[in-house]
Amino acid sequence: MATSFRLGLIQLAVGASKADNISRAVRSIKEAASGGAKIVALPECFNSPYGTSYFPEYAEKIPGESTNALAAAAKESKVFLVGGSIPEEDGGKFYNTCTVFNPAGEMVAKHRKIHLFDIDVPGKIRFQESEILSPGNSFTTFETSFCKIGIGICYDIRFAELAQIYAKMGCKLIIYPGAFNMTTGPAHWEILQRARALDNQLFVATVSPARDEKATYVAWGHSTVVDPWGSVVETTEHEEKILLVDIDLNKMEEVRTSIPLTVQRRKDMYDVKEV
Ligand SMILES: NC(=O)CC(=O)C(=O)O
Repeated sequence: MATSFRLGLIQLAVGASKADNISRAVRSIKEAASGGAKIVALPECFNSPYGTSYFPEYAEKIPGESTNALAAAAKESKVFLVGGSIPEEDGGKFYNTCTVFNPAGEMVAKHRKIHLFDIDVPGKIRFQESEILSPGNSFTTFETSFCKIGIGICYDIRFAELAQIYAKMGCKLIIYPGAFNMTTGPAHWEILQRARALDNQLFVATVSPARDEKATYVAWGHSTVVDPWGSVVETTEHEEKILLVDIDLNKMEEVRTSIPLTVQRRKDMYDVKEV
C-alpha cells in the first residue's frame, strides 16, 4: 500500500444555480486530478446554498443529478472523490449527506451528518438544522489504496468521540466537509481540527465553500490540512481555490512512536458514570 498521496481540497464558490455548482465542481475535480490529486474532496453543501430554507428545494434522492455527476467525474479522473455534501431526500425526510466514490465511479460510502447544527449564540448566529433535517445514525469509513478514511460533516467535528471511534477503526485521515461561519470560524475552526488531529494522532482535512458575503449564511472558508503532530500542513483564505496537499502517512507512525498514546491509554479507568 502506498504511503503518500496528493489530496485535493476544492474550496468551491457555491451559488444559487444548482446546475452551475455541479458543473464547476466537476471542472474543479478534473483540475485537481490534473494537478496530481488522488483523493479529492468537495465542501459541505456543494450544490446548494447553505440554509434550512434551501434544503427542500435543492434536495435530491441518491442516486440523483448531483451524485451521478460526481460518480462520472470520479471515474473520468480516476480519483477517490469525497463529494462534500448535498441535501438528500429519502422517504419524506431530509438529510445533509456526503457520498464517496472510488476511481471506478462506484459509490463506496454515504455519510449522513450525525450531529445536527443547532446553535444559538445571542446577537451573533442562530441556526437550527433540525428544523428541516434528520440526523444520520452511522459511522462512515472507506478504504483507499493509501489508507482508511473516516467522514464527518461540519458540526460532527465538535464531537471528539466520533474522531476517536474513527481512530480506533484504523483511519489515518478524517475528512470533514464543513461550512463554519463568521462567528464560529475564527474562534473554533482551526483549533478543532488541530485538537482532533493531536488527540488521535492522525491527519485531519476540512473543506469549506468559498466565502460569499452576500449569502444568507457566510462561510468562513479556510480549508485546511492538519498532520498527526497537530501542525497545519496547508491552509488558505476564503476565496475559491483548489488546495493540493501532499500527505506522507509515515508521519503518523513517527508521531505515534515518539509519543505512544495508543499504548499508554488507561482504558481500565475511563468508564465513569455520568452525573
Ligand atoms: N455548520 C456547521 O455544521 C457547524 C458550524 O458552523 C459550527 O460548528 O460552528
